[in-house]
Amino acid sequence: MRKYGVIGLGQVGATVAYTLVQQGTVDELVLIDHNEALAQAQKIDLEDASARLASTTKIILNDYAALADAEVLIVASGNIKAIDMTSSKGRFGEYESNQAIVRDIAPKIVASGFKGILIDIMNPCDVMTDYLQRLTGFPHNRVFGTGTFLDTARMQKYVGQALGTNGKNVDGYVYGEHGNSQFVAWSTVRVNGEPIANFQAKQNLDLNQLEEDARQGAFAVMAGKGYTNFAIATCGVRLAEAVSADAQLACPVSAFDPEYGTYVGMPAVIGKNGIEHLIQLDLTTAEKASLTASAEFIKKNVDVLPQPVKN
Ligand SMILES: NC(=O)c1ccc[n+]([C@@H]2O[C@H](COP(=O)([O-])OP(=O)(O)OC[C@H]3O[C@@H](n4cnc5c(N)ncnc54)[C@H](O)[C@@H]3O)[C@@H](O)[C@H]2O)c1
Repeated sequence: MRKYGVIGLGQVGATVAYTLVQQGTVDELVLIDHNEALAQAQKIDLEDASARLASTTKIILNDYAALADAEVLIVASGNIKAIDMTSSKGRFGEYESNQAIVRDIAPKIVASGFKGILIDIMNPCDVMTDYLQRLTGFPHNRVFGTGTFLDTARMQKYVGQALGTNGKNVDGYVYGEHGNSQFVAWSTVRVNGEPIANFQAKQNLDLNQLEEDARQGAFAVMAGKGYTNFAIATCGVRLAEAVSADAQLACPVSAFDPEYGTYVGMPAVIGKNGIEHLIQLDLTTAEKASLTASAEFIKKNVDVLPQPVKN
């Protein structure tokens, strides 16, 4: 029996839930949202699809206790309307609302007896992932965030478009914060196996512009619909499935790095234990400095939050 939970049933959580039900990924799905009417509506809508689907998913609503034997919990709560696209605060528009959400949900998750892997999507992603780990007290490997998994997908798309190839043929990683201080570690990027530097010389690639396109990718979507959902839900589900399948999938996520004492976007291997291990690549001096600066920015914003009381 495969069972996941999703907290937050707005645009992102609903799309995660729909994907899981539509694919038949899980037998049971625990859906939680403090907006009772919305939660009920999402459940009914998903159940209405049931007769047309090959698989059947049992939906359990607003019952934290049901998380006790869930394999994966995806946190997609938040308040997307708090992000003002014209403000330089970016995803930190949700900093106040979402730290309060962490303080609300973390004790409930712990009390449920949840023993699985917690994947945070909620923004600002690295800060909230770190805060969720601190307030749940779960081991670092059992808590991680989607981090730069989506930003890396955007980078792959833009580089692929610039070079007339499928983004799937682009390897490499966006590191750092899922936010303004992220950067593309170009030393890691290869296209059809060739280092990006080879194409840069031949085809006059503007790497700064490609990096900025990836960084601003969310806002290109939000400008039209006020939220993003398909790509991030795809990322969240892919990571959850990597846990279930013990896939040992190498991908960039927001993982705890003891060197920085916080969560930050970097490549890691995902398996049944969540973060199996970090992938330490030989970054250039400039890339290493950018990662340090990004991690320090994240840690500073977690350290000032109310911390768990030590017994
Ligand atoms: N990491 C990424 O790459 C990425 C991408 C897209 C969105 N996001 C983030 O995901 C989050 C969700 O986005 P959205 O567009 O679905 O937002 P939304 O505002 O549409 O939905 C958030 C949902 O969370 C629920 N909620 C709020 N507080 C709660 C609580 N204490 N307990 C249970 N439920 C609670 C709300 O009722 C709402 O239904 C946001 O923080 C958003 O910024 C992250």
